[in-house]
Amino acid sequence: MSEYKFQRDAIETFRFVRCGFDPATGVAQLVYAFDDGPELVETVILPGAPFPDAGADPARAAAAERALRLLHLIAGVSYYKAAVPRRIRIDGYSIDVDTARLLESIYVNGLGEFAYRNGLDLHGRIRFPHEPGDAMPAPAPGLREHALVAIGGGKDSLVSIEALRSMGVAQTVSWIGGSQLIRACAERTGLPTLNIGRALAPELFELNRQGAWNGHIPVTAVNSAILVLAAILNGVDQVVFSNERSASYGSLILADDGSVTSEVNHQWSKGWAFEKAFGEHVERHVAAGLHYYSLLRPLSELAVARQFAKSDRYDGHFSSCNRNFHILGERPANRWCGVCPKCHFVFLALAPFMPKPRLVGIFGRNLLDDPDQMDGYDALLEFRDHKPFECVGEGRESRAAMAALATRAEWRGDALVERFAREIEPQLDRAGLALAPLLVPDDEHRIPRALAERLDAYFRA
Ligand SMILES: CC(=O)N[C@H]1[C@@H](OP(=O)(O)OP(=O)(O)OC[C@H]2O[C@@H](n3ccc(=O)[nH]c3=O)[C@H](O)[C@@H]2O)O[C@H](CO)[C@@H](O)[C@@H]1O[C@H](C)C(=O)N[C@@H](C)C(=O)N[C@@H](CCC(=O)O)C(=O)O
Ligand SMILES: Nc1ncnc2c1ncn2[C@@H]1O[C@H](COP(=O)(O)OP(=O)(O)OP(=O)(O)O)[C@@H](O)[C@H]1O
Repeated sequence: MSEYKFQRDAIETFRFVRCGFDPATGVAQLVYAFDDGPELVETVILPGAPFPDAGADPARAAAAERALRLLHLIAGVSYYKAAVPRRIRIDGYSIDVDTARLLESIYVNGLGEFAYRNGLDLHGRIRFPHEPGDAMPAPAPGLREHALVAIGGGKDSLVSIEALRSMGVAQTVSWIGGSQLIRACAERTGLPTLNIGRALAPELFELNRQGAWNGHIPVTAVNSAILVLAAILNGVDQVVFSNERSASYGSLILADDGSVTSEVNHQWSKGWAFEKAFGEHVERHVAAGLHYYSLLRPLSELAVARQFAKSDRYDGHFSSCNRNFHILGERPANRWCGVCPKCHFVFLALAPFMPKPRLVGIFGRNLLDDPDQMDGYDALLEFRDHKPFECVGEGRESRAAMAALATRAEWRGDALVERFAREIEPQLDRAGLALAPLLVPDDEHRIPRALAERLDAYFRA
């Protein structure tokens, strides 16, 4: 690699070279290349090996192979983005038209922020080669009733884990990567855990140094595909994420005259369109009877925050600040950097539902009484700016939370709440500022029916 000269704009083809899984060691290798350049090898390590059924049971083996290929195809997005060449080639296996369409949607939409920031237009550029004809129906590996629940170290997955515990659903708390913060939260649940290793091809960092295109990728899609493979290997029938309905709404990009030119969703693979397309694809083409769904899809960010505030069990362990999760680089000293959009939003979203001393204790400071955070909060409120490219709630949620705080004696004197009431609120339609309508659960979700009915009552309590 050291002698390889990466000439981004001269690259013609991105290649899916091969993928393999060794049931004896639990190691999966995902291999890619640009043109005839060096191989880029991503590694995923699934604990619990050996997996004898993944080799011996024909339905399990077939489902595992399909899940592995889907992971290979989705995880390729990290490498494809480095040069965004016009041609894609898949060596060693072929895909059908449904799979090709799913991948095109994941690449184009999941790289939406990447494309916007780099001034690229990916529409019509990303075409996955496919064979004519329909896909073979999914094998039915006979999975037992059990949930692998993704945990990300923040409030959302902890809300799901506690909800499932209350419903008596057997679960294993599962995460990808080496984050100590996630491990601490997972251990705090007291439930069985599964920590999956993942190492990006190290050459990607060298490509970045040599001028690769860089930017955000749909990481939730990659994590989802990893957990689908893990579920099949472990013989369980559910993969549960904690993506709220607010994640389906992007940032509106405005022209100078204030008109909307486009919508870019940083968290597209946390949204409903991804969940629906991916979940249906898994059931139809990967493993019949494997349910992929988000337990929090009916809820807004504010409703999730309200739910989280009901227990203080994780106050000393959780963090939603993404600065904890860099592969390289610094992390915040006390779990909350206090200056990023996620810190801003989570502080604001929890404030209407938590006693003030508890919230200030979690963050170690009062972000709403710090004038230096004004621009950050203006972006959340969509006041003279667009919603940040981050996992934060809708502008109307931030405005409703701020309006609620402006009526409360304990908050209304704080610098940014006071400024909202004086300068911003008078320009807004009061009808849009009510908190209560934003807390009502929605009915668009993929939660299995029997569970959904009980959950609805749990979330409304
Ligand atoms: C931790 C974080 O927020 N990282 C984003 C940041 O990357 P940065 O360069 O500052 O640090 P690293 O994360 O260490 O990444 C190094 C390079 O590796 C690339 N890369 C990383 C993971 C991966 O799966 N594939 C990759 O190609 C990455 O692009 C860097 O070149 O800025 C990047 C550019 O905007 C973001 O892509 C990094 O985001 C990570 C992929 C990440 O894991 N972020 C999650 C914390 C995150 O954003 N979660 C979303 C979920 C939405 C979604 O599914 O899209 C959220 O909370 O909104
Ligand atoms: N490293 C990871 N491994 C597995 N799943 C993850 C990982 N990081 C995030 N997730 C999952 O991805 C989804 C989106 O992550 P997100 O950061 O929004 O959730 P969170 O960490 O639970 O809460 P918060 O929004 O407060 O940060 C959640 O279901 C989360 O569990």
